[in-house]
Amino acid sequence: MYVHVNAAVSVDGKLSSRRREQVEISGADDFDRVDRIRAAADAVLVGVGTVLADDPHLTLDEEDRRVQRLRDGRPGNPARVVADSRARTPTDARILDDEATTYLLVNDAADPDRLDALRDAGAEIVSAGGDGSDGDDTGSEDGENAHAGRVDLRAAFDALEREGIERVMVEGGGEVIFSLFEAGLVDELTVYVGSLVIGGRGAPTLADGEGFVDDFPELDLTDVERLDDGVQLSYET
Ligand SMILES: NC(=O)C1=CN([C@@H]2O[C@H](COP(=O)(O)OP(=O)(O)OC[C@H]3O[C@@H](n4cnc5c(N)ncnc54)[C@H](O)[C@@H]3O)[C@@H](O)[C@H]2O)C=CC1
Ligand SMILES: Nc1nc(O)c(N)c(N[C@@H]2O[C@H](COP(=O)(O)O)[C@@H](O)[C@H]2O)n1
Repeated sequence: MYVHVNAAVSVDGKLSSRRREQVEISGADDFDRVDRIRAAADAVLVGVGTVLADDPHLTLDEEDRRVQRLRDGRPGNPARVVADSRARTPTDARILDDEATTYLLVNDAADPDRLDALRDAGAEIVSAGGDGSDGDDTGSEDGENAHAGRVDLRAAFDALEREGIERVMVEGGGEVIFSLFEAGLVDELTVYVGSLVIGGRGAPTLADGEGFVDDFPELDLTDVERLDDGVQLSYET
């Protein structure tokens, strides 16, 4: 699986405010760039925290790009994928409409009734590891139990590859992005740095999780570009 992580952050590295509501960090040029990356991907992945906070749609904005994908024999929109251990995606979430296939990556102990309701709402369920908890409240200072119940992203990617998904774009949020770096699954990172300060120790950052204390993932800076009122940074791992 080729994994391209993309996000927009404030100059202090925040993905949104402490209220976890969507903040307009970038502008039209960046959203067009995001649309191009989506168009090149087989699937767009987010964590359930992003679904609950933003209710994103994750489809292509530009009709021309959808038409080109169809001409190439691909689905008009990339598939949508949510890392959602406990199946918390609301059944009326925008990602469950019929504009693209939507996979929910759940852990083995997600409530079967909840899974049936989500299947009825249009989701494809992929069971991918975990022990029944979500891992949200189990992290300790040294990381003990910090992964409890989290979707095993490597196993999930293997399952998605069996569905023909070979290139995934990850749009966030900070918990999922950290897990991907921790698992060594990131191939490419693009970050738009907007010219604003959000602040707040509880506001989500590009990579949250437990954080690294050593063996920090190092990146190769491949490009720097001025875009909208900010800067676009491109990295490879
Ligand atoms: N500025 C930007 O580009 C973006 C900003 N955001 C913002 O990020 C915030 C949401 O981010 P987060 O709260 O960090 O949530 P998240 O979107 O990273 O989802 C985290 C949740 O995913 C589930 N999960 C399942 N398996 C997991 C695994 N292996 N690793 C990590 N999580 C796993 C857990 O329930 C966990 O609580 C919102 O405020 C949203 O607005 C989100 C996407 C893009
Ligand atoms: N690239 C970018 N710039 C910003 O300023 C943002 N606030 C975000 N947020 C993410 O964009 C996605 C919106 O998806 P839809 O337009 O609903 O398809 C979602 O993942 C936001 O968290 N991104």
